[in-house]
Amino acid sequence: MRLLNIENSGASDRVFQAVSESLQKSPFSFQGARILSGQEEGAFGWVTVNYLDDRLKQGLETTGALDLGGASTQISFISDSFDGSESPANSVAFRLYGNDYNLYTHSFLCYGKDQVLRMALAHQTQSGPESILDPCFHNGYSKIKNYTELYNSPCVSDRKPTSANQVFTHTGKGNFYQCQEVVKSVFDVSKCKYSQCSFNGIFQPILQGPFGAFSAYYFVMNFLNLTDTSVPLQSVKEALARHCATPWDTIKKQHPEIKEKYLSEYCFSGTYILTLLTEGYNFTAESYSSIKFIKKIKGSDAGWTLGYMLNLTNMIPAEAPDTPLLPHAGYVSVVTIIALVLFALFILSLRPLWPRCSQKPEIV
Ligand SMILES: Nc1ncnc2c1ncn2[C@@H]1O[C@H](COP(=O)(O)OP(=O)(O)O)[C@@H](O)[C@H]1O
Repeated sequence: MRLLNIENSGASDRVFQAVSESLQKSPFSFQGARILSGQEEGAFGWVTVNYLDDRLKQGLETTGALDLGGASTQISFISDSFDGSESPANSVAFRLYGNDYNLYTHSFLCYGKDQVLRMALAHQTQSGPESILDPCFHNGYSKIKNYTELYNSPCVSDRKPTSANQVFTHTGKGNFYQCQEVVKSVFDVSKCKYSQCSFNGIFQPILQGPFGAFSAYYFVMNFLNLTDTSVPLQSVKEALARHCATPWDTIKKQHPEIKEKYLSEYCFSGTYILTLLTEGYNFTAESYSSIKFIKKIKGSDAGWTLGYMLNLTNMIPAEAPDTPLLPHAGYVSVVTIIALVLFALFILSLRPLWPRCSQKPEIV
C-alpha cells in the first residue's frame, strides 16, 4: 500500500474506501483504516516477537526482528551502542512493563523480495534486450515477459529502457555465485555519513542478537530446508548453489504441489536473503547462527499485526503491575490463621458466660 500510494494515490484511496465501506457493515467496532508507516511495521513486529516470547514482562534480553515482505523489509533490534542520537529517524522509544527500550528500526521500501526481483531484472535489461540469461533462475526456465509490466513500479520505473521492444525472453542459467553478483548490484554500500551503515547510506548500529526472521524469510528458507542456522554459512551457500543448479524440469517434478511462480523464484529469493543478511546488514559467518527462522511463536504468527493490536488496545502496560509480597497460597494461609485466631479470641471472650461446674453437695 505504501508503494501504491506513491505510484497511484487515487487507486490507494479507492482501496481504503472499499475496505472502510466493507468493515463498517461488519459487527466490529471499526475505528478507521490507514497505511502503516515502515517504522511502525518494524517496531510492531519487534513487539510481537518479544511479547510472545514473554521477554517484555520479565525484562529479559530482547530478540531482534527481521521481516521480509513482498515490497519492503524491516530490521529492528535493541543495541547497547544505540541511543537514538545519531539517527533519530531510526529510533522508537517504548516503556513496557516498567522497562525503557530505545529500539533501532528501519524499513527498506523496495527491498521486499518481489520488488528486489524487479530491480535485479531491471539491472539485467538496461539495454532493452530481446532476451536475458538470468543466473538466478533454473536452467531450462524460459518465459516471455513484458517490459511495461516489469517497470510498472516506483522501485524501477525511472530505469525503464527506451527500447522499442515490448517483451523479452527471461531464460534461466542456474548459477548461485553469478546470481549473488546480480543481487549485490541492488545494494549501494559506497556512501555512509554515519559512524556505520547497513546499505544505501542508512545508519545501523552494531548488530546485537538473537534475531527472529519471519514472513518470507521463513517461507523461502523453509522450502529450501535451510532454517537450521547451526549449519555453517558456507554449507548453506553450497546447498543453495545446488538448488539453483538443478534443472527447472527436475524442480517442477520434485514439487508438483507448489505454485510455479513461487517455485521458479526460490533460487533468487534464497540468494537475496543470504546477500541481504551478509552484505546488507553485515551478519558474519558467526553471527548468522544468532538468527532463527520462525513462522509462529507459541501458535501465533510472527508479524506486525499482533504488536499493533497490543499497542492499540493498551494491552501492554507502561508500568509493571504491582508484584504481590506473597504468592496466592501464602495469602490463603495467612487469612486462615487470622480467622482461626479471631475465632479462638471470640470463644474466650464468652468465658464469663460459660456455665460454672456445679460442686457436688457433701454428704455428711
Ligand atoms: N509459500 C510461499 N513461498 C514463497 N513466497 C511466499 C509464500 N507465501 C507467501 N509468499 C510471498 O512472501 C512475501 C511476503 O508476504 P507478505 O508478508 O504477505 O507480504 P507483504 O509484507 O509485502 O504484505 C510475498 O511476496 C508473498 O507473495
